[in-house]
Amino acid sequence: MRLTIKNVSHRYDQVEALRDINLAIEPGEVVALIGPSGCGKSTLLSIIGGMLAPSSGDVLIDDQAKPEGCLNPLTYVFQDFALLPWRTVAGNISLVLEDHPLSKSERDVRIEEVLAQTNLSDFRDAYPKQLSGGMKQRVGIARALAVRPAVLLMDEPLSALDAQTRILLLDEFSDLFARTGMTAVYVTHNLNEAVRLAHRVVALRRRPGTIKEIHSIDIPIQDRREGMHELVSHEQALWNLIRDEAIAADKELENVA
Ligand SMILES: Nc1ncnc2c1ncn2[C@@H]1O[C@H](COP(=O)(O)OP(=O)(O)OP(=O)(O)O)[C@@H](O)[C@H]1O
Repeated sequence: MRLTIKNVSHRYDQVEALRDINLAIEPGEVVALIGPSGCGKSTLLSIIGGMLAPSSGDVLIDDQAKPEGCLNPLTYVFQDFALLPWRTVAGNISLVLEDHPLSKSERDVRIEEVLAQTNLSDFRDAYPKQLSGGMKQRVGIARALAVRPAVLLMDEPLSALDAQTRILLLDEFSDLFARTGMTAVYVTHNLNEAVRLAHRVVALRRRPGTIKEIHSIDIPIQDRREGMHELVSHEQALWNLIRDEAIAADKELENVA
């Protein structure tokens, strides 16, 4: 599914969060949004997902090419997992299917399918409080996949996890993108995640949030490995792009505190 972001600007009262963003995201493409704190990454993701109406501009969705059985073309994976504590793993996944006209057996088929895809089949009856952070985020991914989306919208999905779990899940995301050819928009502060997962990395500058540069990484996702020389070079190039503004944003936050 092709997404076209056309002349999108957004203002929250006094804050001009985004100005004139133009970007086309092709089917099967993973695009990372990076940039200093407050540059408008989450605002742009919310606008793409239809959770926030932009002050001006449009997001055009070509939904001719939706996957078979797609219930929601766009679906979110949240940083804080957003699981209901009183529902089991299977119950949390079922939640996103219950508003749709599916029989119980159709729901069950989808639940089993996404549990298998995320290696959660043995945990279907566990409750969130029994799971580690990494397992909770796997449930978040399984829940998103259950609607067979055309596009995954991911807002810092690894940032609440410890370093080892992050590495494990990063490998799993990389497998998922390589295997399914899923289109995704991935917001992150972490440049290593951006270079492991994205075909293109969009660096935003802040005040107002505009596109500074779009950086392409032409290595197939399945061939990328942690510490690979070419990826380290891409990461360095991205850091050079955003460094000065990241430092300025950091100082600003320190002054506020
Ligand atoms: N609901 C809101 N009301 C007012 N201002 C907001 C609101 N949400 C975000 N902002 C402001 O809009 C700007 C962009 O915020 P946004 O959260 O999109 O940036 P971000 O790049 O995702 O930041 P971070 O990396 O820190 O998560 C910031 O200056 C922020 O303070």
